[in-house]
Amino acid sequence: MSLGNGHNRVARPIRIIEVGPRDGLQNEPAIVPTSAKVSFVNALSRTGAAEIEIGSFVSPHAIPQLADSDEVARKMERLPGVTYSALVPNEKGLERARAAAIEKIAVFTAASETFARRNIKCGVLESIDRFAPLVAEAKRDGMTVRGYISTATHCPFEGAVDPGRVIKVMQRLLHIGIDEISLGDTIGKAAPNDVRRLLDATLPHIERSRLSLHFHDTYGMAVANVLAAWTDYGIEAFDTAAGGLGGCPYAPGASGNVATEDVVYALKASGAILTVDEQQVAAAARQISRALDRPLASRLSRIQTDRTSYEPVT
Ligand SMILES: CC(C)(COP(=O)([O-])OP(=O)([O-])OC[C@H]1O[C@@H](n2cnc3c(N)ncnc32)[C@H](O)[C@@H]1OP(=O)([O-])[O-])[C@@H](O)C(=O)NCCC(=O)NCCSC(=O)C[C@@](C)(O)CC(=O)[O-]
Repeated sequence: MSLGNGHNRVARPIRIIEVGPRDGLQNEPAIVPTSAKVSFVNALSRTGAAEIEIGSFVSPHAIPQLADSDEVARKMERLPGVTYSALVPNEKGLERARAAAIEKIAVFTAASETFARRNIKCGVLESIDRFAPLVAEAKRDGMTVRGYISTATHCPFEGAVDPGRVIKVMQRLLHIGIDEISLGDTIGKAAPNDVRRLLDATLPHIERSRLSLHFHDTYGMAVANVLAAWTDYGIEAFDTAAGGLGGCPYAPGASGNVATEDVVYALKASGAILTVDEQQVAAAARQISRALDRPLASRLSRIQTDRTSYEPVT
């Protein structure tokens, strides 16, 4: 099939990078007990997700909610075929990731200066200079490295972000050896036309297979954005969080990540191939919802029957 931007689509399974245990829990007012986090990761391991971001090896002063990620990594089950990853901001984080036998790390910066300074306490270019030795070391150790670019469409402090800035940050990250890039709509403001503008600009500079998109759902646009990225551009990797959990404490006003189960349902209903079972994701989401003692945003996790699994009509 030929896509709008000239790419030819080969029908390949969509990769779901489940970020619920990390992005999902980092902004919760309550600190979830370690045992509940471990059960959540274990339930997510059985959903068919390609990758689970299990936590963050960041400063516990910055994100106390995830200070126990080392213990989560030690206690969780690791199923073959699932990649377990975590956020790492600096050398100390890398040491913790190594000690926890994490096989893939993610460094994180932004397309906008103000957000970077608030989130990681340094400017965008400085952050990449700091990552360079870290990335080299991680790769020497056989780890895969992801690079997050937050505020890829809008910044909570600077407004709309020019895709040209995203390209520059992405090129620098690729230059220091980052394996894959995740472009984040950190405050969930993008609509499909913003996504098209972003992908028209960035795709000439990166292989599609190395790109993932990361949507928050503040304006209810996130599932539409995923569908636009897949149908019009053949993007095959999306970061999602079970239950629609999530948010960044440094992105005021932003809501949760797009819900894994809602994305899986929408993509399957649109003819995409996925290994993820949306019902199992919804069950994992209900489990963590009980630990948080609050209802979640996703549609599917609120439906109690198993009649909602998407089964294509044959
Ligand atoms: C960037 C830094 C490290 C700079 O933080 P800093 O304060 O400049 O660092 P520092 O080196 O001066 O250290 C301060 C204290 O933190 C400790 N520390 C320092 N690093 C570590 C570490 N790795 N592990 C354990 N402890 C650490 C360090 O030991 C020290 O402890 P003290 O001596 O005062 O007790 C800090 O601000 C930080 O960790 N920030 C994390 C911010 C964060 O996690 N934000 C959310 C994730 S990003 C996001 O959500 C967006 C994304 C990815 O989802 C995509 C999207 O939606 O756009």
